[in-house]
Amino acid sequence: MSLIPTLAETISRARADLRVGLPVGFGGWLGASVETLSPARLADLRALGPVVLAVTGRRAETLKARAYDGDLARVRVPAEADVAWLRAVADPADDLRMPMKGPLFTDRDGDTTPHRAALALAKSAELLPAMVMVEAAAPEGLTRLPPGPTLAQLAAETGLAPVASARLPLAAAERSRLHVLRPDDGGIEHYAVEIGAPRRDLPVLARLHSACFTGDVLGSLKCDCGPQLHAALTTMGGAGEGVLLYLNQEGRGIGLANKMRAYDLQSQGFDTVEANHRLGFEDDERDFRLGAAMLRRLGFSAVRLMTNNPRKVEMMQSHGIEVVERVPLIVGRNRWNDTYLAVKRDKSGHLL
Ligand SMILES: Nc1nc2c(ncn2[C@@H]2O[C@H](COP(=O)(O)OP(=O)(O)OP(=O)(O)O)[C@@H](O)[C@H]2O)c(=O)[nH]1
Ligand SMILES: [Zn+2]
Repeated sequence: MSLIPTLAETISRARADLRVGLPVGFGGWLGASVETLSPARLADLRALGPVVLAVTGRRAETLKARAYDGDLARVRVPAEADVAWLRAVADPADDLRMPMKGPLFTDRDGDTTPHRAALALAKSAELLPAMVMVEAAAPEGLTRLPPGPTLAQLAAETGLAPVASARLPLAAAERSRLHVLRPDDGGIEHYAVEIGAPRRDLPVLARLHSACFTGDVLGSLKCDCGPQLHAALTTMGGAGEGVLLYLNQEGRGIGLANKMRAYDLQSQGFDTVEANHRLGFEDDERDFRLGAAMLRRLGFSAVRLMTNNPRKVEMMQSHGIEVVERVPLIVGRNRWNDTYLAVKRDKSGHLL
């Protein structure tokens, strides 16, 4: 019956549930985000059975907890542990000031499919990847997801469509249009700035820009995003045509709150990659299939890509967009982002 939510619709609901602190059913397990968990909900979950805290292998490494499952660890939650204890395990903010007391014990047997799905959902909700889990059926009223690698499957199938566009004269290029594209999984919208009227049958000068509120809007000196954004638009304006995709993947896909957590760790001396790992994220959580899908929706199949990131070139090629040329975009170095750019070159393979 068409009034029953599809899997994509259910996942979209589940993401919102996690953000407000509601548990979600993952197969035969219930899971709630540590970040939004209330003491009352923790007590309710405890009443159903022994609870474990699922964290990523990255976070487990920092905690020196054995990750028997490789990419994730199931930390046993002691009977006396409260929400503050769970948050301290999940959030590295105070790792240095208050190192975790006592060893953490982790589970090694059993099916980890529900835990993996729970962590993937937490990441897609831009929450800390740490989930309190208990083996129990979801009571009436809670969102239930089927077991299995549903999120990954879905990401591959997610489509997006242009919903509106209008002329938008820019300082850098007066003949411009802004297109808004909306994904069909309930996720955030993304934008495309089309400059001039580029032909669809020729390679277009293109830039895939990931959102950076701090750099793009505030002019932060900690990164090179603002200058890159403006230089790309100016180059396209000068050439008379181009397309700039503005992908709302703040902080390489971890969201602004987590990026600020990462910045705080950077103030404590960790670099950009180490900070992501301590929080439990990979270096880069962006899904560049999105960029390829947007280009295709706008009618482009070949690009001259403005980037210093060889991964972006590979990802475009492997998702069906021909990259006929890589156009370097090296701007905005200053004394505050010197080390950040050096880490991008040395650890992330950027051609700088
Ligand atoms: N997690 C995290 N994200 C950051 C940090 N600094 C900038 N970002 C984000 O990184 C993204 C920009 O990616 P970059 O790695 O600078 O550049 P790129 O887009 O991969 O490569 P280029 O095409 O060469 O610019 C934006 O989403 C920023 O918000 C940081 O220290 N930590
Ligand atoms: Zn930035």
